[in-house]
Amino acid sequence: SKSDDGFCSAPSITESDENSKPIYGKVTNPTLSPSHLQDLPGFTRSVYKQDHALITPESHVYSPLPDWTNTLGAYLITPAMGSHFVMYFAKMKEMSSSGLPPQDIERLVFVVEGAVTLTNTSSSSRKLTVDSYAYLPPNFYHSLDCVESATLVVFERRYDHLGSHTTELIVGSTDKQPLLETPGEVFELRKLLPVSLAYDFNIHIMDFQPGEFLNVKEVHYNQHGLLLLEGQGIYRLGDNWYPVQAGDVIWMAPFVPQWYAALGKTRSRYLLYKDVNRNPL
Ligand SMILES: NC(=O)N[C@H](N)C(=O)O
Ligand SMILES: [Mn+2]
Repeated sequence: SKSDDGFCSAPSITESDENSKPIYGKVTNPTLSPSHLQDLPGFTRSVYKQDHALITPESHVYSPLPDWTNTLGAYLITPAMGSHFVMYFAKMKEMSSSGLPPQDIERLVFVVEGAVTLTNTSSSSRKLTVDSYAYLPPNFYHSLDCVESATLVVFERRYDHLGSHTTELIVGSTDKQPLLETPGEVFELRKLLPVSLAYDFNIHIMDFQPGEFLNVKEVHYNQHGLLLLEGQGIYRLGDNWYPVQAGDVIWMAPFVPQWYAALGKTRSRYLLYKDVNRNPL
């Protein structure tokens, strides 16, 4: 809503309205860096290495997204880094529409801010609001349309067929996904896609209370694309230890040692791409 008295259009964030802020608001309105480093010329927390990358908001670069109308995109993870998937933000403006992915490419969109309407040829239109998502199988005609504005995080990859399995259109929201068992771990886990063999990746939503951390110092064959939706903490990637906060994006190549500890005063929540269900050979 617009304030009628002010000359400042940017939402002001004070202690008192901490609780009334939109969920995931830190992703699209991040605190760029500690105040003593803000606007320091040339300073960024971003790093790009052989087996991982940290891409922080002050480094995001937007340009028109091919085949989409009135939408700016920032590709954050692409095969140029060694990944087999892309991860990007799509900032949809007034009266904007998505384009279709290339042939045989599957897509998952998650709404970080605003709202879009998903239309396809068979079922009726579905409104996707913050925290909801849609999985679009490869070669599945669809359109995402936005009246006002929306920010989506999008994952796409070439679908890896397995026997006669096929995937289906899925529309859901994080809060409706059940909590799953995490043997040996303390974080709360939800998955956005079915765990059945048809799906060659999943998106995990992981919640940590301040002070909680991964017990397993993970090293594994899977790739990850991560968006920190809420909170702050320390991410270990290889021999590097990075302070991270909501809005940060991480690329993890196969086998990069990885570990997270949540700090600060609020819950950490991250969204994590993980390739699953396929023989690495
Ligand atoms: N870095 C991570 O959080 N990894 C997940 N626990 C995972 O691989 O499932
Ligand atoms: Mn992992």
